[in-house]
Amino acid sequence: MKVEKLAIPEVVLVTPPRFGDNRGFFSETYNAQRFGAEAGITLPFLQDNHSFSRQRGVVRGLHCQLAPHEQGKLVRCSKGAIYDVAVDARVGSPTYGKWVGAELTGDNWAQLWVPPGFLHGFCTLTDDVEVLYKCTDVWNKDAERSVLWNDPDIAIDWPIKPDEAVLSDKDKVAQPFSAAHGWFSV
Ligand SMILES: Cc1cn([C@H]2C[C@H](O)[C@@H](COP(=O)(O)OP(=O)(O)O[C@H]3O[C@H](C)C(=O)[C@H](O)[C@H]3O)O2)c(=O)[nH]c1=O
Repeated sequence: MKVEKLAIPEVVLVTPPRFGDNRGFFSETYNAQRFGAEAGITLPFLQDNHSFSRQRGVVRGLHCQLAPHEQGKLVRCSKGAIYDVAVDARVGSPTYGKWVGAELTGDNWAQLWVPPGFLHGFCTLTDDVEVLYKCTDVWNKDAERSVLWNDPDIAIDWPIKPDEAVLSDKDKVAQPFSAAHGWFSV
């Protein structure tokens, strides 16, 4: 299994093997022992999510849940392609306010580990995108927060133009990153 540390060391890009044969392929997309021993992803997962986005340019995020309902997320794209982003929102972290991104596709089979204390979001790079992700805590609507996807203080270098973005009503009125100060700490 390939494991790559990114510019923020706690965010990890993991690519499990995919075994092809004349029928198609098989892949262990998650294995607690292996992901723990090889990638340091040891938190238990309590919820699996699956989202479908029908067109390129859909932006979902930047989202998190406040403590004590914060979620770590192990994100993968089984069909199409996304640019997946994690933003460090932990006060006291040397990478506070910094972001890292990775292209996750049904072809490269890569997964991004977004630890608790990070904002998470992605934009779709193709039509008909399926994103599946494991969460370390269950959904808590009251604890949910949204930060503006293109907040200038974070300045994420998204691979889509602002006028291409397809947002939910909730994400259209998301908060500035400055409002997130104090949500999490190291
Ligand atoms: C997150 C969530 C939502 N819902 C319901 C609530 C709404 O009726 C509907 C769509 O929710 P929302 O518009 O928040 O979905 P996304 O914009 O894809 O939100 C997700 O986007 C980014 C990428 C994330 O990291 C989070 O997991 C999550 O916030 O699903 C549930 O029933 N359970 C859930 O865990």
